[in-house]
Amino acid sequence: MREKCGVFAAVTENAPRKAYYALMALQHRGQESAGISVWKHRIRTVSGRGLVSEVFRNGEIARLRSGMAIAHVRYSTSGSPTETQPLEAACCGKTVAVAHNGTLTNFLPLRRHYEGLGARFRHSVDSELLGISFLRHFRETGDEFEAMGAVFEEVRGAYSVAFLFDGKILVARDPVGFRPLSYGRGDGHYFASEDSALRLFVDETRDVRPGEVFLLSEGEVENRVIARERHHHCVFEYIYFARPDSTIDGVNVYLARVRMGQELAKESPADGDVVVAVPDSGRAAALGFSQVSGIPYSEGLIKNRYIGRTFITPGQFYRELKVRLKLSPVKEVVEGKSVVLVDDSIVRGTTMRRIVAMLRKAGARKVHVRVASPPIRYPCYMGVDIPTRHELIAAFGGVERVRKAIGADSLAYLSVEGLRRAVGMKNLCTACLTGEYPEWAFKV
Ligand SMILES: O=P(O)(O)OC[C@H]1O[C@H](OP(=O)(O)OP(=O)(O)O)[C@H](O)[C@@H]1O
Ligand SMILES: NC(=O)CC[C@H](N)C(=O)O
Ligand code: SF4
Ligand SMILES: [Mg+2]
Repeated sequence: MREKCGVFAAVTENAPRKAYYALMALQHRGQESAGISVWKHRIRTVSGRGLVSEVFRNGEIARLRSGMAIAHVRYSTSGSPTETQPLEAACCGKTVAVAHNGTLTNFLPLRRHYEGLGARFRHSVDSELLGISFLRHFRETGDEFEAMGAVFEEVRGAYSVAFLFDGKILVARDPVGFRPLSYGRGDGHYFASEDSALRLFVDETRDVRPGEVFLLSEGEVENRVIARERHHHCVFEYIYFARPDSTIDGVNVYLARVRMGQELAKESPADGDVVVAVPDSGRAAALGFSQVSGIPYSEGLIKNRYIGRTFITPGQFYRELKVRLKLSPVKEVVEGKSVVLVDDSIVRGTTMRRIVAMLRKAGARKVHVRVASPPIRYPCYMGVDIPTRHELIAAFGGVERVRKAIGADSLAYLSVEGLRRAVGMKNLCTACLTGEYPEWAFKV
């Protein structure tokens, strides 16, 4: 599973520079490209492929002076991975810059519909449709809130989105609230996919409500909830995607992960001498498992944090080498021990299979694998790039088949009920685990 995009918007002094720092805090959500758009009598965008530090390294920020900016880090889920955001959409004599996190489920039929009406799409990315639909409805209604209401009616799927146009910024979260989006007010108005990025600038933050729209111009802000649906927050934000120091829809990510580990220890105890986490994302759950089971937690695996995303891995030999370079066991911690190995999730099983073998080689007597989320069996259509079903190790066959494939002495996953208890929220999307997709995302 790959990261999802990060979105930022602000109306404040030095908005582009703040956007740059916010993008750094959101870098974990997308590493393919980064971009910032500002308003200076017209839209001006600087964007490029690579990490934030690679895209903005030649003083571009100093040249982008403005009191308003929207920004994006991208992990593509639609269209070409070489495109960048914010992207510009044009329709009805106007242009809007769009920064979007999510995926639109009815993109293709709607694109055809708009092309039939004479709209010209310049990008391959679904996000452009949000801009075209908004501009079209804005021309009809002359009111930004009404126009966004029409977008909510028309465009299905997941979208936390920021628009920049005509010296204004509009920020909206889809009526179901799949993707996170936070708002903070201080010396200006700030929005970001995760509140951990906002806390660079403000102390108080809150979630943008599903179906809520903000309209900002210099000195003015107006917000309204204009659509209501049953909420379905993406449970994978809590399991794996978001930063542990983020709080999404009132639930802190780190604490939710600890509770996932605690629930897992209650449901599926293991006979072990030491609890070891798969770093980085498995740490909080391993701690929770240790707390409830009473088995001591130890750092038995060390992660090399300098392995970049551009690490090229042709052929099996180098792929194996990469895993060994990325993670290595602490022999003294695992030798002769029955190890309870905890990770947040198993997707293809590549990581787990190699780690189990690695621990055995380092002298572990037994390896009991405990996974702090249920098996991933179904694709996501709401913005998370889950491999095709035949690549998902748990998609077909039961837990025993997975245990054999990864070579563990025992294997257990957290139940869907245990996961819900751990997050402590009723309205969660769990479609990739259960195959039950939220209706709104597909209703046309
Ligand atoms: O079954 P697989 O296809 O191998 O993928 C699953 C692994 O990938 C993720 O971690 P990742 O390596 O992205 O690193 P992180 O935990 O440090 O974020 C996840 O936490 C699992 O460890
Ligand atoms: N990861 C995302 O949220 C992707 C946003 C958009 N669908 C794109 O492909 O650029
Ligand atoms: S299907 Fe899974 S990854 Fe996709 S939105 Fe739902 S919970 Fe998140
Ligand atoms: Mg991991």
